[in-house]
Amino acid sequence: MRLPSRTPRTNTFQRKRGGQGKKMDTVEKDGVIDRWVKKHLVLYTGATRHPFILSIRDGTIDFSSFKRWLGQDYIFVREFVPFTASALLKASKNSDDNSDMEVILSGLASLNDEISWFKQEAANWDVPLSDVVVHKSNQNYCRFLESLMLPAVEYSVVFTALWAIETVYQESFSHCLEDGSKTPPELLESCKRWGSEGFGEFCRSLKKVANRCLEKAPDEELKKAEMTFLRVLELEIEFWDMSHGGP
Ligand SMILES: Cc1ncc(CO)c(N)n1
Repeated sequence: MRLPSRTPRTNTFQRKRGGQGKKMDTVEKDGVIDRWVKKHLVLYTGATRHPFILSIRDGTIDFSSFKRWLGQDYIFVREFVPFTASALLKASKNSDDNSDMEVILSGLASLNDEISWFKQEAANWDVPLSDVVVHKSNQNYCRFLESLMLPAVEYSVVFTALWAIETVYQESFSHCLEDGSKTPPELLESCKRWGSEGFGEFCRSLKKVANRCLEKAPDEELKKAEMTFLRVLELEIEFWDMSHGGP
């Protein structure tokens, strides 16, 4: 999703740790999401610091991997649109906060730009989007998105997935823009799409909504949302593996 200006990533998780233990009133209480990120940090780091991303950041990436990612991600994003629309539908029915709808709507608007961007970028890299063969990992991920679109899937679960899906990209691509990274100039535009501060802000809005819903969720729903978070991380890792040319 498009957003201007690149700013080094600030990670709330790190920020909080640094400030802990002093004045109690300045210590933010972790929300459910932060607690899960800490609890599942190995898997989370696996998704946000994958070798594919590290190879962009250190400049060693093979452009054929990037092109594979580009073609596959275009397919994924086309499936992500109806998924986001299903979240919008649930927000309009279930949400007790009107601003949820606006958060999702801004996500949908960016997806509109994103699809045009993919088409342009694919043309620049000579990746024919009309005959991309959908890879197994991508199929699995798209099927998972479909399962989350069912009306019975709770709003908190959907929002947890939405937050996780966007945040993995934000954390990954912002890492390629930090000082000291050697990202090839040809890939900077792609990294800025998800790695920019503006997209980071969007992810923080998603996180706030997810936390608010999860605070009120009954135990069983909370368990489902946590499993969904973990499944997203696994699917993201498999998506990077596929792009990187792995299993
Ligand atoms: C696989 C994947 N995960 C997350 C995003 C973020 O939109 C994306 N474009 N593709």
